[in-house]
Amino acid sequence: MRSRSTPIQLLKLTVFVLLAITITLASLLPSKQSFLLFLSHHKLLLFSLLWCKLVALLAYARARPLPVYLLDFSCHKPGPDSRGSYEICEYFGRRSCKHSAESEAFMRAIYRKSGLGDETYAPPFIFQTDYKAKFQYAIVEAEDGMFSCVAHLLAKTDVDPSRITVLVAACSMFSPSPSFTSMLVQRFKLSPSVKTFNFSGMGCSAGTMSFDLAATILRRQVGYALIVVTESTSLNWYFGDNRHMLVTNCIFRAGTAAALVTSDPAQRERAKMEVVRTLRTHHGADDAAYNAAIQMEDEDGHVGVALTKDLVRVAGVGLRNHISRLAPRVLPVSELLRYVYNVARSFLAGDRKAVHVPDFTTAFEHMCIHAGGKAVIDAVGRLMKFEEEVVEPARMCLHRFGNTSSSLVFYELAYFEAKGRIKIGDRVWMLAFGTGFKACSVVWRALRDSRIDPDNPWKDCIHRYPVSL
Ligand SMILES: CC(C)(COP(=O)(O)OP(=O)(O)OC[C@H]1O[C@@H](n2cnc3c(N)ncnc32)[C@H](O)[C@@H]1OP(=O)(O)O)[C@@H](O)C(=O)NCCC(=O)NCCSC(=O)CC(=O)O
Repeated sequence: MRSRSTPIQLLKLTVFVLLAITITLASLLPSKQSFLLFLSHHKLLLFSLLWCKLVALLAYARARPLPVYLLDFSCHKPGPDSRGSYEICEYFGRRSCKHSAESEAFMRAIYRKSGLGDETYAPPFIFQTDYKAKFQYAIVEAEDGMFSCVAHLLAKTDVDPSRITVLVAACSMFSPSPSFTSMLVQRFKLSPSVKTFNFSGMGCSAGTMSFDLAATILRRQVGYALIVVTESTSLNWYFGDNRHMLVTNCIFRAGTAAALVTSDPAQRERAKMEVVRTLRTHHGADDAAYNAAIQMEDEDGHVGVALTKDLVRVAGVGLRNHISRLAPRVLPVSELLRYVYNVARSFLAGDRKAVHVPDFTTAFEHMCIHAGGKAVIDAVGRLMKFEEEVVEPARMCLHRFGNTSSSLVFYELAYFEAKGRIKIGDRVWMLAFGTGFKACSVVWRALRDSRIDPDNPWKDCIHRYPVSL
């Protein structure tokens, strides 16, 4: 902050001094001519002030935040032999003999109501015969996803790995040593000067948060940031009978995405979108929010991620708080005025309970809403008063890929691209929630019309979507 605020303060100071001197002299001296005469007699003062202003202007121009672009992204699509259909998951549950008959019935019921289709992807250990979630399977799951989508991304952007200055890797539930960033540096032979950041335990908002971090760094210096977002379902499959943890087994699935963002102005022509703004809010000070989704041991010592029934309410409260901060920064003035007018009218009519929500479709043409579960999508749609078509991509993503955690918003962006819906100038809102409880937004502006890339994960099924649920 310091490097940016100093030139701005200097600039303000010189402008203020110049203005003050001009006003004082103009009021003291009898005429315009005598004012000009005075200036011509005090050239040194005039030039030194103008010089200060010029220096401050130059320093400000240098410190001004750089635009940050999304050059491209890639989503991993596992092979057909990784398909995690209901039948496969149920068969796996039975073979493992780790769940009671009631738990099996519960999982069946949840699965049927979950909004997941039959084509999501399961982690590799599900297809083994020893029924054990081993470390090596978690590594295979991570490597498969990360290496394949980074390779696709580098190939399609034609960016040499040596140009990458920042690497952010995010995986909430698995944090091996050496870290994911080290695995990526090793595999793609990244430069020794690359700055690496490894997010773990940050939940499903880690993907959007990675953009926030990368953009914060790139706004200050020209560079390239590689963002890799994955989740480890292998070591987090729950083998017990706690219902809150069984829900996790039913909705989380394998998925990974990678994105390349840059502040290199030469890449603007090729870039897909530009970052308009990012916003992170953390609601963990509240006990209910903190405990809504939490990794823990059950009474028999089995570790799992418990999703409480309170999570949907917590997400609603968090979202309300989040949008109250986002709204003034993104909504058009007309919508803000309309919102203030409606609130004031209800207040004056004595209706204190009326809930007004600004119309965010006036700020964004497309929304990638974290599809954390059917009930989460329902809650966001209800709270934001969205038409069904606004939440359609989230529902379709949940149906096709399941909850892949923080990479979900990328799969959703790929859905928009596959449908060719994004046009140049359109604004896209990525909104994700994560354990903690956190909410994170990234607002983009499209720099070109979208098209379906050869590695788009929807490529061979988009004609079937949207499906009716
Ligand atoms: C689980 C659901 C698909 C169930 O669908 P429905 O709501 O239509 O079904 P329902 O209400 O009839 O519930 C069916 C049965 O499941 C039980 N049930 C529902 N949710 C439960 C939960 N979290 N824990 C324990 N039991 C639960 C109900 O009591 C009921 O039991 P009975 O029949 O005995 O009465 C849905 O509620 C849902 O999508 N929930 C949100 C999932 C979630 O938390 N996603 C966020 C993931 S975290 C995330 O994305 C962020 C991150 O990780 O960082």
